[in-house]
Amino acid sequence: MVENERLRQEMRRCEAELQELRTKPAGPCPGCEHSQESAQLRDKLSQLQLEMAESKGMLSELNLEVQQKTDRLAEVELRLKDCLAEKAQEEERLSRRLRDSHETIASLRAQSPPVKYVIKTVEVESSKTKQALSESQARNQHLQEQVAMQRQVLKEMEQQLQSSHQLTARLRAQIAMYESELERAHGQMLEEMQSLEEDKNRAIEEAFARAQVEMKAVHENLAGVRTNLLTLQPALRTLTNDYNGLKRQVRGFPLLLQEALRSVKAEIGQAIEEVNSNNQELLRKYRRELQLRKKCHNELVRLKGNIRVIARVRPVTKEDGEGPEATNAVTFDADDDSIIHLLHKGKPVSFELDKVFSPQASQQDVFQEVQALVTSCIDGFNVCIFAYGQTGAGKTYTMEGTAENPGINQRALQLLFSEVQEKASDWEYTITVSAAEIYNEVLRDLLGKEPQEKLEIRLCPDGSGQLYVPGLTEFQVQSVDDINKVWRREPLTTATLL
Ligand SMILES: Nc1ncnc2c1ncn2[C@@H]1O[C@H](COP(=O)(O)OP(=O)(O)OP(=O)(O)O)[C@@H](O)[C@H]1O
Repeated sequence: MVENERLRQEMRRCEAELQELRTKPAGPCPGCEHSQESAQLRDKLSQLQLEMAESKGMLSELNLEVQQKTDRLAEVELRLKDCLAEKAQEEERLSRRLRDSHETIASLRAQSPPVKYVIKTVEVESSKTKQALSESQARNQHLQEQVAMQRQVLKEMEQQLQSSHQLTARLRAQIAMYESELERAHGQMLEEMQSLEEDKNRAIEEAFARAQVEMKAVHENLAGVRTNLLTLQPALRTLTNDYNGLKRQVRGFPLLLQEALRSVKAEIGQAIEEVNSNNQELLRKYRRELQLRKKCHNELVRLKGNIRVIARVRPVTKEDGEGPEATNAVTFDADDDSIIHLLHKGKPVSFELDKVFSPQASQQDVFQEVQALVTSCIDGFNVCIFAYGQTGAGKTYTMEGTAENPGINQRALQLLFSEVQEKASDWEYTITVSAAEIYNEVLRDLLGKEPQEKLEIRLCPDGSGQLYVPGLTEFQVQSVDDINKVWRREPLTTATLL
């Protein structure tokens, strides 16, 4: 118990030391290279504390166990003492009784000769004496029985004493075992305490050494920081001056901004004016260009005529017959491509036209001759190209052509859409398609739902002098493909029926 108390005191002292170490300012400066090491040490310390707490728990458990065992031992000792006292009393009592019995026997033995004598005498003397003798014999018998009984009791007492001795020996062995167990537990506890003490001391030493190293590093860092502070002070002064200067500038910034905004506004206004004047200039140039183009068109019309007649002679076919009569029916002037010679009823007749194409002329050659008119159409002039001739003369071939070799219509449309595409960024064009037939003085809508319905040609009410056909079906188209669909009466995806 004394040892336990001593250990407890030792433990309390260690805890106090630990607390003191914990409160010591050993924390590293932030960012110091030893901070990690210190954290590890702290972790280890807390681990050791945990272990110590566990050991303390174990120690208190052991203490409790020892206490319990000591109590039990004291109890057993008490019981043993009681047993011994009881046994001593019993022994005392038995020995007293034995002594009494011996004394009684001795006194009885001492008394027997006179009794015998008396008996002998009484035998002789009287029946009264005989009776006294038999009584004495009975008493003697009784006393002998008592002696035997006492002997039996004594034997039992001796057996009890022996068993008490055995119990005592057993209890002593148990006490010895408890004592050895106690001693072993005590030794174990001492060993654990020793190892804990060693661990604690080691941890404290290590922590102390680390703390010293960290303190040293902190001192060094502090010295470095002080030096830096000294060098930074002039820079700080410069920065403060700069900051003050900037503050002054910022205070004046709204005025500067207003001024800048005013000048920028003026510049923008000027730029807008310049752009406006440029626009005016461009508009003026455009109008001049338009005039020029009109003039060119007029010149074209003047030079080539408002109405131009072009002849195209197709190659000779089987239907035309064979031989020189067929091949020489039409001849050309090698020097003038506007002259054509014909044989009419065997007589040569010559005609002068705007242009004559021989059978060798390609579709492209023919289109080239009229393509300027397509451009005029985009510029806003009304243009009409139509083919005239007898059956089989080649009107369809020239105007429509074939899929592989298209004629004027397809090529004109291609050109029209490509020109419109080119000008799409500056101009917005709307192209519509309509088709009408005049046959025997009757006007019919070829794309309408009622092709047999008769239509009329009227003057535009806007006074422009233009003609129009009320109710004529019109399709808005975006491409040549759309126009071809209109011809084939296929539904349009992007075009609109007007
Ligand atoms: N320049 C040409 N080169 C080759 N073949 C041609 C040429 N012109 C016409 N033909 C051919 O002559 C034939 C008759 O031409 P096409 O059908 O164009 O005549 P058309 O004037 O339209 O006749 P219709 O008035 O009866 O419709 C066609 O087979 C066509 O291919």
